[in-house]
Amino acid sequence: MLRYLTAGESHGPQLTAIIEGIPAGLKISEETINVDLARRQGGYGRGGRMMIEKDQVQILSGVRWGETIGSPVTLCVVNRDWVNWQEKMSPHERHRDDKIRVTRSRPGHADLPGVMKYNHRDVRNILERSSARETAVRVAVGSVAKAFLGAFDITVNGFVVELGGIKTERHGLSSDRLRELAAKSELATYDPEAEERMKAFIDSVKDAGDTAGGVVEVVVTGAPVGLGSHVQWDRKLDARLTMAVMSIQAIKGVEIGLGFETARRPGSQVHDEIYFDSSRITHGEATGFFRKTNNAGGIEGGITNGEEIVIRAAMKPIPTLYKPLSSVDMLTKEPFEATVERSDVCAVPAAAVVAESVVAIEIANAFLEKFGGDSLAEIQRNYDGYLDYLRSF
Ligand SMILES: Cc1cc2nc3c(=O)[nH]c(=O)nc-3n(C[C@H](O)[C@H](O)[C@H](O)COP(=O)(O)O)c2cc1C
Ligand SMILES: C=C(O[C@@H]1CC(C(=O)O)=C[C@@H](OP(=O)(O)O)[C@H]1O)C(=O)O
Repeated sequence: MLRYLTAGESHGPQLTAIIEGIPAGLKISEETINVDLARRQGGYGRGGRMMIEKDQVQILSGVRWGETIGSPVTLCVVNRDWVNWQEKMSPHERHRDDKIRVTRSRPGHADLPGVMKYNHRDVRNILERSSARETAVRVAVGSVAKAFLGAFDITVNGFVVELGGIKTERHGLSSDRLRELAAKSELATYDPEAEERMKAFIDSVKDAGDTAGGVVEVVVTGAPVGLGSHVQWDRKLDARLTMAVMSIQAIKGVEIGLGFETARRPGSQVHDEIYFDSSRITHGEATGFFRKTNNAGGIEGGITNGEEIVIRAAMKPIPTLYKPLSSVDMLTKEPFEATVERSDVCAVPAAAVVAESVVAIEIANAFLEKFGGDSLAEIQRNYDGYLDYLRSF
């Protein structure tokens, strides 16, 4: 089983993750993880903070000479901005300064429910942890998960599929092409021309002092039939994936395959009919069973069916905008207009990278549950045995 926790505040010294359950013998490097960190940061539409940060991971445990050794893997991403916040974010009581308390809650943030729940009189005690800065280290964890999945030829790629009313569709792109398109750091879509129009839309929203949301899509290729299970609610892979994606800051809707569209169509136009062709096995497929459509998005009954897994998520517009929104001061109860000095205008491209990461973590977890072992070699033996069995099914 794979499990992980993250810790760290947005303007604290660093973000940390401890991952448990990564088998021994997996090659990982800081350089590879840094490529994903840069993709998340480079997303078009991000604000001033990204000028300050240049995220670099440090591997602090669980890896020796480029390979995992089976013990927990600790990853850390330092906050460069920390130098400007050392006293404001200090753990020491001597630095307490009530004059710098934040008492104005921003609509659309965890600020007001957070202070009420935790009995705080300083919104900073909430906003520091609710910030999507935390996603930097989740992307680092996802990068390790992708390295693990890559050893079994499973790829996970995230894209922006809708922004400002501009939509892009996949139209049968190969997994190699998907990887190539997803690697773009500014904005990864299925269609470079749409990308330019999306960027122009982000620019126009910025000029208007407003913010934008959008839809991201994650595609998993190469996952075998049989990950997840129908037998218990918390073992259903669709449920686990949607929870992981919904946990990303500002994600407000998640769907798998046709998702909400299934509710609008008759059954004959939803369910993917089943076919069999034994020659597929001689051509290198794991099974002769196949579908001509993939409306289910690769999961039926909480179990992967061997088709590509497709998950989409809706991101709301960034809640902090230059155009002020009305709010009320927590202490004086006076109304005020929430203004901002620095914020992202649109973080949908970054969210595509984060979604890719959390999906990779869940797929890696389900894979380990089914084929689990303590070393990569042991898992490979288990997987090969399963593939042999599938071919004869
Ligand atoms: C990559 C990323 C960057 C974000 N940047 C900002 C930002 O600059 N300003 C902001 O107000 N919200 C930003 N958000 C969204 C907030 O973190 C989020 O809306 C807030 O924590 C409330 O959580 P909820 O929207 O999930 O309810 C960002 C989200 C993501 C995923
Ligand atoms: C720091 C990151 O994103 C931050 C997410 C965020 C929020 O409220 O979620 C608010 C902004 O932070 P700040 O107020 O410090 O400028 C973003 O920059 C990051 O993604 O690395």
